[in-house]
Amino acid sequence: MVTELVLDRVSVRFSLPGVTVAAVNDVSLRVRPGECLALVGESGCGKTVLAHALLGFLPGNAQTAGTATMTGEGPPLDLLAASDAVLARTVRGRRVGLIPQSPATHLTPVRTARAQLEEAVRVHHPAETSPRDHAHRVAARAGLTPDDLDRYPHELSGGMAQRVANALALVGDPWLLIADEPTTGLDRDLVDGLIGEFRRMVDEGRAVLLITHDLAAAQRVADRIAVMYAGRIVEIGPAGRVLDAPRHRYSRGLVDALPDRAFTPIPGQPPLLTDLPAGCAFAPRCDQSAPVCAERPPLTTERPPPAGDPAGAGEDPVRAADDHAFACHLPC
Ligand SMILES: Nc1ncnc2c1ncn2[C@@H]1O[C@H](COP(=O)(O)OP(=O)(O)OP(=O)(O)O)[C@@H](O)[C@H]1O
Ligand code: NI
Repeated sequence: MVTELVLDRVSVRFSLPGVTVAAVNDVSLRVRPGECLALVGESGCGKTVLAHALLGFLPGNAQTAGTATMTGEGPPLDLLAASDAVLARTVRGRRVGLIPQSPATHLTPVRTARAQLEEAVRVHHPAETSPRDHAHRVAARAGLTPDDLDRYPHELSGGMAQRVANALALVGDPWLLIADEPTTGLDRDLVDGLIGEFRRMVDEGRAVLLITHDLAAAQRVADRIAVMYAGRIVEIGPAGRVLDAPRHRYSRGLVDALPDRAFTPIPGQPPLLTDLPAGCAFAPRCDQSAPVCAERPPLTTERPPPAGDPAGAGEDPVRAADDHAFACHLPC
């Protein structure tokens, strides 16, 4: 069975005293082998929460809905329903690796980078006769020298901690690498090196989910781009299509904000996730909004349904997301 991860109407809510935060809303998409999918959107739109949901890292006040089904080895596994024990034993670091956002806070403070990396080698490669050499090889791929590994987390700069986190995520050769803002604090050469790692993984038939608010970074490596706004995917499609001919007006705004394009930011602020409008959440910032935008636009594709498929991709959000799809009543 082909290895893939299918998110079908995934939502995440946080209960706080008196309010509910709707952080992720009805996200449907497929992560396919041999591709890098970039998830882009402004700060606070729900990218990290979605990544944490897939790895079972949500806090106790979170509730999820929908399914995130991983197929491949063994029977299909819904990552949202799996127990912590199953996720720890079979998923985290093995089938799904995470480069966490703000990596310094995820390193164990009392152990050197070397101790943490060599332990990860022992866990993921029990037959390895020289965990030390193996750790050096992975470290080199992330831009670290053997000397760097002798430091404790508090002795690492932000960029150095990022490299250690990147190395730790690469050790287990995960099928899917979720990289949450992995280039923070890295200079140009290291960004190039990391992008090379992502391409290598993808060329080997594995997958990368690159989370970034930086569309320019996505442009360099992504095969497909998903644009998130207020917890919802508002556009998804092949990178070239989304960048060169975006259909949603929020995607258009992100593209226009790129330094090599118009370099004009989108005016206004995203809505509060505790008080989302019933219709299009982008309408208050959209210069084309109309009365119809008070109704929620579904994620649809313009491509006609294949012959003999009366339901059509438009009826199935996962299949719509396989194509170039967008959620806008008045697309560009
Ligand atoms: N434990 C929690 N309880 C309540 N709300 C939370 C919790 N964790 C996250 N949120 C809220 O969920 C929303 C989405 O946060 P998230 O960290 O996923 O954003 P993001 O897209 O990753 O942003 P950034 O680009 O800044 O990393 C935010 O409004 C955040 O305040
Ligand atoms: Ni984040």
